[in-house]
Parts: sequence; structure tokens; C-alpha cells
Amino acid sequence: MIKDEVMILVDQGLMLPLMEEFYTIQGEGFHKGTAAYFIRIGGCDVGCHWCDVKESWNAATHPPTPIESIVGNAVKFSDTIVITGGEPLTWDMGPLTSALRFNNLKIHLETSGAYPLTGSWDWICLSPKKNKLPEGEIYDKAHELKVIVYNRHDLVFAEEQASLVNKDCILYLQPEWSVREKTIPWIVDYVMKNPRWKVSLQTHKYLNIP
Ligand SMILES: C[S@@+](CC[C@H](N)C(=O)[O-])C[C@H]1O[C@@H](n2cnc3c(N)ncnc32)[C@H](O)[C@@H]1O
Ligand SMILES: Nc1nc2[nH]cc(C(=O)O)c2c(=O)[nH]1
Ligand code: SF4
Ligand SMILES: [Mg+2]
Repeated sequence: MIKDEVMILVDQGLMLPLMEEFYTIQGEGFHKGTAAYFIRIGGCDVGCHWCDVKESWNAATHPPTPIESIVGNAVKFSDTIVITGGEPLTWDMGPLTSALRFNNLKIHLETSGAYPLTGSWDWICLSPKKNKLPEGEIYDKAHELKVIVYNRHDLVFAEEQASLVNKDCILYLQPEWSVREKTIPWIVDYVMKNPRWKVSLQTHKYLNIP
């Protein structure tokens, strides 16, 4: 296929820049501890300085892959699929999620919400970022809000974001990994004083799994 044709298919969400796919245990948030197949899609321009997958940012370094082949792999591993990135909402998630749904798979999203919500989801984890705030309907649709705590102000930001989500959304504070020794005591103290929040840890990093 020539380059322009590939770009059109990527624009349509029929091909996606695939960084990696792996079967593991969901490490974070509400579904932590549950086996799931992860699909990591390249491309993100949100620019979190502490991002733990900076290799995902440049979409051009990840091969445009037909969604049929992504789904063909996914069905072999799990009935629960986590779409992450990069920022998946950089792309039109409609075709990929339709194809996964056609195969009766549960479809979970990890997103910053920096771009409009596309696709159809069984579970949405919204992890908003100060440098590119979510807009619109994702606050109504999110099942969990997962705020990363790197500095003290992130607790203020967390409350601002919590005031925007729907009433059923589950609220998590997750320590930024590199400063966890400093921030875990703040988070523990905050959750005990504000028990509508829960702690989320990146348990896969403690388990040494992907
Ligand atoms: C790599 S991001 C990809 C999905 C999407 N771009 C997002 O940020 O939600 C997956 C999850 O990891 C979190 N995360 C990334 N780097 C982290 C770090 N250093 N410490 C803790 N959580 C991190 C993000 O906030 C997000 O919830
Ligand atoms: N095990 C595991 N759980 C995760 N939950 C969210 C992740 C992500 O990078 O989106 C992630 C990840 O990278 N690995
Ligand atoms: S939005 Fe997600 S993928 Fe993008 S830089 Fe931030 S943590 Fe990394
Ligand atoms: Mg991760």
C-alpha cells in the first residue's frame, strides 16, 4: 500500500499505529488484579514529563496495523481488552471498538481525555492531565477518575477534576512512580481524611510484569 492510502486508513481508524500488545494483569484502578489483554497504540502529544511510556509518543515509529489483525490476536488471549497508549483518543476508536464488540469482548479504555471521545466502551478510566485538560462528555461517561500525584498541587487538581465527573465515578489517587516514596504518605493521609477517594498503585511494577 502506498503511504497516502495508509494515512487515509489511519485517519479512518481502520489502521492504527500499534506499539505493543500483551496479555497481563491490569495493575491499576478498579480492575486491578484481573487478567486482560493490553493493546498499546502509539501517538501522544500531551507531554507528561513523568510519563512511563515516552517511547509511545511518536506515532511514526509504530507500524500502522489493520484493526482486523489487532482483533485477531486479541480474541486468542482474553475476554477483556484494555486499549491504552500513547493517547488512544488521538485516533478514531470507532472501528476498533466495533470489531472488538462484534467478538463479544469487554473493552476498557485508559485515556487522558485530551481528545474527543470516540468508540464504544464497557469501562473508561479517565486520567486527566493539567497540560491538556479533558473536554466535554468524557466527564459524564468516565467510570473511574485516576489522578496521578507528583506534587502537592495534584491533590487540588484532583478535587477540581472530581467536581466535573458524574456521581458514580470512582475516585483514585495514584502515586507517580518515581516519587512514590515521598507521595504515598500524602496520599494515605489524604484518603483517610477524604474517604471518598481510594488509593491506586501500579501493582504490575511491584509484581515485575508488563
Ligand atoms: C501511559 S498512560 C496511557 C493512556 C493515556 N495517555 C493516559 O495518560 O491516561 C496509562 C496510565 O498510566 C499513568 N501513568 C503514566 N506514567 C505514570 C507514572 N510515571 N506514574 C504513575 N502513573 C503513570 C497515566 O496517568 C495513565 O493512567
Ligand atoms: N499491567 C499493567 N496495567 C496497566 N494499567 C494501565 C496501564 C497502562 O499503561 O495504560 C498498564 C500497564 O502498562 N500494565
Ligand atoms: S497522556 Fe498518557 S501517554 Fe501521553 S504523556 Fe501523559 S501519561 Fe504519557
Ligand atoms: Mg503502563
